[in-house]
Amino acid sequence: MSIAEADPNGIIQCTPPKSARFLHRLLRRKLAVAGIAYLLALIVTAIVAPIALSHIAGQSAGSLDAVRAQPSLHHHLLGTDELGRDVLDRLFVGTRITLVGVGTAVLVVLAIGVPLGLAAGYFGGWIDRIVTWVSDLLFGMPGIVVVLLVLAVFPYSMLAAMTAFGVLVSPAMIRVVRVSVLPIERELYIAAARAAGLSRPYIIVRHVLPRVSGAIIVQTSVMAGLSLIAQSGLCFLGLLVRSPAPSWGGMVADGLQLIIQDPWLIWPPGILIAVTVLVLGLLGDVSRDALTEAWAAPVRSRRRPVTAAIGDISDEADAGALLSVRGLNVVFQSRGAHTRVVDGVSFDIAPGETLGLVGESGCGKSATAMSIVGLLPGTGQVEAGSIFFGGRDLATLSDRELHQVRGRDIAVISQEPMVSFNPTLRIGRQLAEIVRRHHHVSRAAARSRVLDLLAQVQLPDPAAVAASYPHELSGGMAQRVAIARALAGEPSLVIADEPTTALDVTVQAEILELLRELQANRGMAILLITHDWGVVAEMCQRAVVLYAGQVIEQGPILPVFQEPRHPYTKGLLTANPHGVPSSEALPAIPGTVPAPGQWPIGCRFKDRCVLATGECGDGTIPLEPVGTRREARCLHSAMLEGECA
Ligand SMILES: Nc1ncnc2c1ncn2[C@@H]1O[C@H](COP(=O)(O)OP(=O)(O)OP(=O)(O)O)[C@@H](O)[C@H]1O
Repeated sequence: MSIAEADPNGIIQCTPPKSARFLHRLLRRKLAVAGIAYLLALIVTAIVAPIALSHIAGQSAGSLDAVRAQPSLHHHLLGTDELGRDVLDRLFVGTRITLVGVGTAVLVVLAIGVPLGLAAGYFGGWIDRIVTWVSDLLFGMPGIVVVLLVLAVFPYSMLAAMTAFGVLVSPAMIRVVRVSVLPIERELYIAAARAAGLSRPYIIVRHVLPRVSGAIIVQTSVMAGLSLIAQSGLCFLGLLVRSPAPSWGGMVADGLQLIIQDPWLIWPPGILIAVTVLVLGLLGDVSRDALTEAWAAPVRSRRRPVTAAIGDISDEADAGALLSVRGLNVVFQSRGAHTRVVDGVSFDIAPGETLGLVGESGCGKSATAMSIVGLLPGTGQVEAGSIFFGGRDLATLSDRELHQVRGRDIAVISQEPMVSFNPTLRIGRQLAEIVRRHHHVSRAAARSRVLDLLAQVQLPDPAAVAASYPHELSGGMAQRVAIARALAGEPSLVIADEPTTALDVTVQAEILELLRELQANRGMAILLITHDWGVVAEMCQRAVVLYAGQVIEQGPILPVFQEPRHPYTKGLLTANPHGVPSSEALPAIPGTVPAPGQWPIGCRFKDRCVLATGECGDGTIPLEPVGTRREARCLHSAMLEGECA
């Protein structure tokens, strides 16, 4: 079977990169080859020339019968200066000091700019504020004055001057890296990597850094060009190199003094500096293009709008439950105000049970589920409530402690598997890093475990899949790989956030069947977020229905299906396409879910409810028992007793 086949429903289509290897892609570009050759020639010259032409550095006079000789093929290729010294030899020898200066500044810029930019962009918050403040401070400093002060303290010290220069220009690198990290930090595969239990430093180094390397390379080339200009400027002023040692900038200064008598002398060092700056810029550009070529593959995905929900029970955690959520409130912060999006949600999941979380889009299903593993997006935070799991309240754990839980105890499968993988790394490598994180095994053992996992999710050619990049997989295959990743830590609970939404109907059925089989074999529990009652009926033992951040009904599947006790549940079931012949129009619940912050007093569903009466708006409507292990939040629940959906 070809791993490059398209998803049957065409949901995800990508253009494969022409080559996976950066160097290979780079060397296909003629400009890059020319640029690299030029820089290599400079480096070789910088190493060899001072040794081969060791007399040049201290030469204060050349042949006095050839003072200011014109360029000649036979004697002096680029002529001689006013002291009869060969211009070409001096350029060769001056290359080392130039490259050392540029290298020093670039290393300082990278050492400061990359870690600080990554930290500011990835962590945000106070780290970002401090880094931005320091950057602004450095930017505001009068650069040339600082460098001159440094040279006053360390006369002729190339190291001190170029280190100071590197520090002063490093904010440019910090800003570029920070801005490049911001969109990546929000990508689903970063959240998936965290959900799989990978640590933040690891994610930054292995997943974020390679993605921003294009921007870093371009910025490095710009910085190298700037450093060359600065270094040449300081040499021009005679502040870095003592006469008679040659430097490119110093030779420009010598040429300037004789510009009337012999204008030629200014050209060789001037052209060399200009060409080198140009080459550095071009090389940065082509390297960036080569690096990003593999990532330019557009990933199109389609996500259906959702319908789903969760519920309330007693305040006590169920002792037999694997997970007990109690009175969970989730808020998002915006412009200083907190908006509650999940309000007093409680439910239990027994070991090995599949619980369906159902409700329309925006009801708070994902916020509820993600708060369990401490991965709420943006400014989201748990405001109140408990999440009991394995004898601990996950809501009180630090991120470091939750890190031990993610992937190993609780794993997450997202609805968009394709974007939950790093597009630049092969599948096998991505799975192996998670296996090694959880099991501390050798690379070889991790590789073999990856193949085993891929076989368990019934992928026909595990080795080929492991060697593939995410874009080379169809949507169904990617979801199987995502399930394999979730299994890597052998979790006892899997949170599956609409795992089949983006898939074709046939593939959906296969994935559900796979989940069922894996669950039966491994005895793990599943929290299944879905808007599809067909999926709930097929997979779940119990359902929790959420509406406007609250549980409005929860109970075992059969009675909920046969005799829903909340008008919203009944409306959802009636609107379920599985229950309506295709020739008939699909009944819909009139109106929309009220947005968080605009929830009405009393029953939040009352404006859309056919049973609503005046008392529905009178105050908080409690979640009441309506049968064995069933609850509903409706004053008119008894009116639905005995009615079928
Ligand atoms: N990062 C965020 N910042 C601010 N508000 C958010 C954020 N993420 C979600 N919300 C809000 O929280 C509410 C609940 O969102 P949530 O994603 O949990 O709903 P959902 O039921 O899972 O819907 P869907 O099925 O569409 O994902 C929504 O009103 C949403 O606008």
